Formats: sequence, C-alpha cells, structure tokens
Amino acid sequence: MKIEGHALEHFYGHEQVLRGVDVVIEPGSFTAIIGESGSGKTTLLSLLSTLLQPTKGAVTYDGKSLGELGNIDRFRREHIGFVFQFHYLISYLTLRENIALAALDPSLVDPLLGELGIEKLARRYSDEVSGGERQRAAIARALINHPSVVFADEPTGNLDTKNALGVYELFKRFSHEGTGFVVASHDKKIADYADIIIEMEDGIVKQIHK
Ligand SMILES: Nc1ncnc2c1ncn2[C@@H]1O[C@H](COP(=O)(O)OP(=O)(O)OP(=O)(O)O)[C@@H](O)[C@H]1O
Repeated sequence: MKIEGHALEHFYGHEQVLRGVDVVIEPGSFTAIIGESGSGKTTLLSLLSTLLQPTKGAVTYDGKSLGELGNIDRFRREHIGFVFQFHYLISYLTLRENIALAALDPSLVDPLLGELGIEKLARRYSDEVSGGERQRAAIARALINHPSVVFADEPTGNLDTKNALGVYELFKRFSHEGTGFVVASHDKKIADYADIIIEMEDGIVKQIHK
C-alpha cells in the first residue's frame, strides 16, 4: 500500500508541531523517521497510521482518503500492524496466546513464532522472557494478519544495542517479503537498515536520504 502525506500540518492547541510535511511511503519499503526529541516523529507517525487526524492536509492510502476507506476498524485490522516502545502484551496470557488473540487465522501463529525465533518461548508469560524476546512477540502480534504496513514508534527504546539491531534485521527481512515498515526512532543506527530515512527537524522534513 502506498501512503502519502500531503501538506500535513498539526497543532496541539495553539502549538504547531508539524509545519507542512509531504512524504511518500512506498509499498513494502522500510522507512525510518529520525530526528531530535520533539521534532515531530511520533506526530507524523500517528498521522500516517490513522491514529491522529491532521489539523491541515491529508493522508491517502493507495490514493484514497481516510473517509473513503470504509470502516476504519476493519481497515486497520486488515492492513495495519502497530508496535510501540512498550510491548502491551497481556500479562495473564502466554506469548502464544497473546498473538493468537489478535490472529484472524490461528493456524499462522506457530509458523510465525518459528520465523521470529521465539517458538521455544511460546508457552511462557511476558514476565518470563527477556525484553528483546517480549518485543519480538509484540512484533509477531503486529505481523500475524499479514498487514500491508507496520508502524512502530521507538520499538527499540527499551532494548540494548544487540537486541535493537536484531529488531531492525527483522524489519529488513520482512520488508524484503513485502511488508512495509514505518519506524520512528531516536537511534541513528536504524539508517544502516532502512531503505528510506526521513529526517525531521522542528516540524518539517529536513532531508530524505535513500
Ligand atoms: N498530546 C500533546 N499535547 C500537546 N503537545 C504535544 C502532544 N504530543 C506532542 N506534543 C508536542 O509536540 C511536539 C512534537 O512531539 P512528537 O512526540 O511528535 O515529537 P518526537 O520527535 O516524537 O519526540 P520524542 O522523540 O521525544 O518522542 C513536542 O514539542 C511535544 O511536546
């Protein structure tokens, strides 16, 4: 799915935090949004991922505006995956049950756990595995329904360098198989893995590196 942001402006109250942003997210690409704290990364990611409506401008999905997509819950469920800094796994369910809960086709859960290298941990609870393993489970949950695109906000914010690089490797691998990733991050190392880097500064796109 091609996602385009057109002349995006966003205000929180009177404070303008995006000042005219044009971006194109190509289908199946791994796009990183980087920049200093407060530059507008999370706001831009939220606008592109349907979680927030722009004050001005529009986001389109294969040329359609949000209003033309039909039922928004269904659109999100069928096309979008989300990963956040915190995993948001349910602590009373095992990793496998957390992923199965989100799955439209439960028979896909075990193969995906294998692909992500956490099949041996499937029956453990989230407080019985490492931070990197928990985040892999959260990524599995985001991927389980084969979304067109996964949006991730600081997905490695709680991870050490080794685990963070492992997460970028995963995104790169799945993007080669056709899933798009749009990832907001403080971490400049993500640039070694992403296809496109959108660098934000003070509410505008400073530069786009390919
Ligand atoms: N809900 C909100 N209400 C008011 N101001 C907000 C809100 N969310 C963000 N802001 C402000 O908007 C600006 C951009 O925030 P945003 O979270 O998009 O930046 P960021 O680049 O993701 O920052 P960080 O890397 O620290 O997460 C900041 O000045 C922030 O204080």
